[in-house]
Amino acid sequence: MTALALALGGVHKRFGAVHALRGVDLRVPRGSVFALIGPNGAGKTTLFSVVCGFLRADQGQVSVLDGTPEVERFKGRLSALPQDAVLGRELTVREHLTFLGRLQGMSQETAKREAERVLAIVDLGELAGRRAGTLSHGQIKRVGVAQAFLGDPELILLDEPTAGLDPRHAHDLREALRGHRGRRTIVVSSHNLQELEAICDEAAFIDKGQTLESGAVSALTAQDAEIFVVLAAGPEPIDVVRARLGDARVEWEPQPRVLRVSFQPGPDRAAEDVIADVLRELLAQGARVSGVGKGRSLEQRYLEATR
Ligand SMILES: Nc1ncnc2c1ncn2[C@@H]1O[C@H](COP(=O)(O)OP(=O)(O)OP(=O)(O)O)[C@@H](O)[C@H]1O
Repeated sequence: MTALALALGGVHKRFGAVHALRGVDLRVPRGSVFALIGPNGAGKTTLFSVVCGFLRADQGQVSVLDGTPEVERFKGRLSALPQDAVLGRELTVREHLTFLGRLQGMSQETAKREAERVLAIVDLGELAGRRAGTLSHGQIKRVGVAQAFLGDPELILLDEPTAGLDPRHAHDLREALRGHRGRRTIVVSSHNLQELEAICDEAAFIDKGQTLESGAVSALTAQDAEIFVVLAAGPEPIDVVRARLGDARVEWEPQPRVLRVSFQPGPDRAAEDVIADVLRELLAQGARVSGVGKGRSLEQRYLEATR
């Protein structure tokens, strides 16, 4: 049985007349980098707040690190980057992080060392002596991310961690998150699905306070059961491919000229075998292939799931 960092079942949360969570289910394996995906107002931030113990669920089961969500119990074990992190304006970045380390129960010495370690994760060493009030929006965001890594917690919740970051720092943060795979559990909410596809092992689509789909990213994107071929202008021998593949479903999207094949995978039928069969037929018919791949993008799957 997979060990879980988070297990939510049938969770409801209302804010007066607004029913923000309507029976949400979530199972986050320990050591995974998990994507929480959903449109504006889907309930992601509310879910994070329930997991952290900032809000109490009205109904349903919530197990976080094998217990109930209580802020006291999580000290040093769970951290969260809120969507709009706010820092004290007068402290320097280093003082701010050291102070938070002390609040977690670290000695002054350890807290200082830990502050330097997490500043390096977000490449903020140079700005450690700057007062927080003088930082740019993206720099504040990076301090927030550094803060979330303070004390190396078991479970880290990041609400839109790369929003507002420049391309290089967004890239470096993605690499850092990937580096935590298998060692720490990280739940990331973001609207950048390409980014989530690149760094996450598992994902859940949330909409209107409910889980629509969840599972391994490779399964959600059908990496083992679907392939596609992009054709340049020229012959479109779709019927020949259809006849050759028999039981597989062959679809043709004339714009942007993509041939999709969904098939039942088996021991002798991996995606690579189907790609070989399809390419053989297409090339024999004079088609001009300009791209080949497996599965669908997470973005396509999200658009289908939330239609
Ligand atoms: N304190 C509150 N009082 C009343 N309604 C709230 C409160 N917090 C959230 N809501 C409502 O609950 C629903 C879910 O909001 P939530 O912030 O969790 O969505 P989200 O998925 O994080 O959205 P986004 O992607 O825009 O950040 C929305 O309809 C929102 O207006």
